[in-house]
Amino acid sequence: MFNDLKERVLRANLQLPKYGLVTFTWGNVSEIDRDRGVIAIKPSGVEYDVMNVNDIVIVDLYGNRIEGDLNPSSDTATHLELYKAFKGIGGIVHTHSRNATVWAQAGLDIPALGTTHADYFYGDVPCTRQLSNDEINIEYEKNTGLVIVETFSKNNLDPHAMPGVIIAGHAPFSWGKDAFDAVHNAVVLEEVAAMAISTRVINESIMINPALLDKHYNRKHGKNSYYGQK
Ligand SMILES: O=C(CO)[C@@H](O)[C@@H](O)COP(=O)(O)O
Repeated sequence: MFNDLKERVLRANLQLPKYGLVTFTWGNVSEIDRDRGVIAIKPSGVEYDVMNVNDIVIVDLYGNRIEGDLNPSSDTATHLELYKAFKGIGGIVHTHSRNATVWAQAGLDIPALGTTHADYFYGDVPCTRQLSNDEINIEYEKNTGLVIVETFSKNNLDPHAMPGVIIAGHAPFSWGKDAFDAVHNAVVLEEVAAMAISTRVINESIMINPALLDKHYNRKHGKNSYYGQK
């Protein structure tokens, strides 16, 4: 019944090993069909090289399994909180890509240092606060979603202008208009995380000129841009 959606989500998940974003099974991609009130998501703990379309799990927006024999990703509740809070997004990716995860483990925002970053992320990619013990012990995955939403709301961030986040002590999430766009943003997030580490080793106080950040972000995403007019 959801074969079209499952096919897309399988293909998007298979892009994670292709782009070197996952080791073993450490990651997941989902896509939402808001009209039908479901998401398709990777099954938990299945190796990418044996995953097939029937393994992709369909859950409703409360996390109930609608189709599929396997358990949905252990991060499903995080994906659901993000879909609920960030209305325009259509796909979500979680990885443990090395350099973005290093920033998450350090508990630091990924600084915007150049135009590669500015073309996609309008400012520093935020790092959430650490979860409390209660938040970890009870409904951990849901609370992971909620702490992302809290970070965006406290910092007045627009999830369309900032399509990614890193979770303190954990790893990155990214999103986009669909599953493939979310994977694209996950690839860029990892690249800019790696560049920021090397840049700060060479020059620990360098910042981007805010005018350059504005120019590059708005050239790609502003009203008159190719994307803005679509
Ligand atoms: O975050 C983690 C582990 O820290 C998980 O995303 C990762 O192992 C993938 O889990 P699933 O196979 O999607 O259940």
